[in-house]
Amino acid sequence: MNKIKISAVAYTNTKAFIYGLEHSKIINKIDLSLDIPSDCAAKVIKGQVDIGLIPVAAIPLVPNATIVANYCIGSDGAVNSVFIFSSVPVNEIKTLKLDAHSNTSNNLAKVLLKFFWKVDVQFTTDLSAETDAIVLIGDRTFGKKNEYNYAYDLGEQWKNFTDLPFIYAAWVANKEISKDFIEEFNMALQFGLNHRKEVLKTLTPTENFDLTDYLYHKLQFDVTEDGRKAMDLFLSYIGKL
Ligand SMILES: C=C(O[C@@H]1C=C(C(=O)O)C=C[C@H]1O)C(=O)O
Repeated sequence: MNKIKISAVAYTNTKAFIYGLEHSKIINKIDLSLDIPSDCAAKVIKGQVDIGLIPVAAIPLVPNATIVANYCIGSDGAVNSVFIFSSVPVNEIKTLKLDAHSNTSNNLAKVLLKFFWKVDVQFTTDLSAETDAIVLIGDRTFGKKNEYNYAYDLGEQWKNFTDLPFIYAAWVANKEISKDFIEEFNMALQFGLNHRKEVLKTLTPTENFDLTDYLYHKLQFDVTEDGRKAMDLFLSYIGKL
């Protein structure tokens, strides 16, 4: 049988999912690669893999995109790993460097700056550019909040803006996947979430960052009705950028 190719995010936010896949029989039916989020998206878009945990901002670019799991990377308010770090207050930001790992959070920053904070900002992807602020996501943000004058948690700010939770990444397929596989896949992901205690034991403690709080409270893993509503709203704002 051909294995289903899967690309998942290589960050701590996905460790419980990986644990679940690796501790279930489904591991024998899949080819699993761990990538930065923007590469997960590129692999699903190009058809190099069948399923990916991809940034929701990239979903419109995936041919025949279907969300195949009831689980995601989301938050209801602060997420503690998606930030605008800035040297000036948000209303004074003139230039901002985007994060090359990200699709969703770069767009979330743009949406919030334009429609919530209503500031006109120039964006760059040039790594050597000196800017007032940067977008940074994932493990590279852990414990870094105090290193900047201002840290805006984008999950928290989205909630202030819309009163909705937010979904950063979802499991998306680019082709039809059998019902049986989807069922087994969901069970493996749920198994991982149920074993977050074990997952935490495998993680290296990070200074100034509460991994337990992150995996149990900040991250929300269920695709809820409000989460879907937020996803649609977010994609419609991207269309208006
Ligand atoms: C919460 C996070 O969600 C992520 C943010 C993504 C993005 O900005 O494109 C993509 C996948 C997720 O890993 C995070 O990485 O900190």
